[in-house]
Amino acid sequence: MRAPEAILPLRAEGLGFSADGVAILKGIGLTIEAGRPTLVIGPNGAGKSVLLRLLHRLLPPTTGHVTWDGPAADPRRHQAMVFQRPVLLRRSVLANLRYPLALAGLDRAEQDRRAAEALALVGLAPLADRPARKLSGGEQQRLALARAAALRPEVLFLDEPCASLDPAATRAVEETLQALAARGTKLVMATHDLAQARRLAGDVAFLHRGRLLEHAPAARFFAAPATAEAAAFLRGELLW
Ligand SMILES: Nc1ncnc2c1ncn2[C@@H]1O[C@H](COP(=O)(O)OP(=O)(O)OP(=O)(O)O)[C@@H](O)[C@H]1O
Repeated sequence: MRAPEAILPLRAEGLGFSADGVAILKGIGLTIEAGRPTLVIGPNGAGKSVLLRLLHRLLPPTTGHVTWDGPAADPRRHQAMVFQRPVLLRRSVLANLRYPLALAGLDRAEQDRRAAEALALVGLAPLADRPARKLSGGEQQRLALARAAALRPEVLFLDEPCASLDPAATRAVEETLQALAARGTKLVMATHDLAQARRLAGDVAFLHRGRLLEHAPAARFFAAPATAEAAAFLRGELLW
């Protein structure tokens, strides 16, 4: 059942971003629907990170806008974002989890309940009292995911969350992502890893030189890309 404050679908219309007179993203029209993960792929510098930041309202667009469905006053309260390198407080794992929950106005009992649930989700319960910055890279990223998940966002943006991780740590993060998607969290994730995109995607948004060249169901995109650029990218040829 749709929650009363649900925000999906998100719609980007004519979305563009320029910096120092240089157009980085141009004329993006994209609808993000509830359901399986949306993977944003494309060569280095295509604009994937900028697109996620615009969708999450960390950056103001130069042109166009992002709208959401339903009566929510501020969609950011229903969204969270995980970055390539997690930014953790110089405190314990548990304190890192409690902090945003306290900021969100939850009482201590609810903070503890959600923190315990999130630790179990990512398999970090035994490390709850460790200093967060002493964790391994993979553990830190799982903590960042747990911290975002504890807020129970309807939409979770992820910007290359596995880019610095080895295969085992990547698999642990992907398992958490699958669990979050299965419980109804909408994932919108940028990756340069095509194998990862194939494993996770319900639909694919393909960016090239600041333009959205394709947005299609994953099966169709990978089997029969509609543009020469996407076909070249899938063959491993298109570097820019
Ligand atoms: N705030 C900014 N000011 C100026 N240029 C920017 C800004 N943000 C991004 N850029 C530039 O815009 C382009 C797209 O950057 P972005 O990080 O979105 O690409 P990407 O597709 O995520 O690339 P990668 O796969 O390498 O992470 C790059 O050339 C980048 O240097």
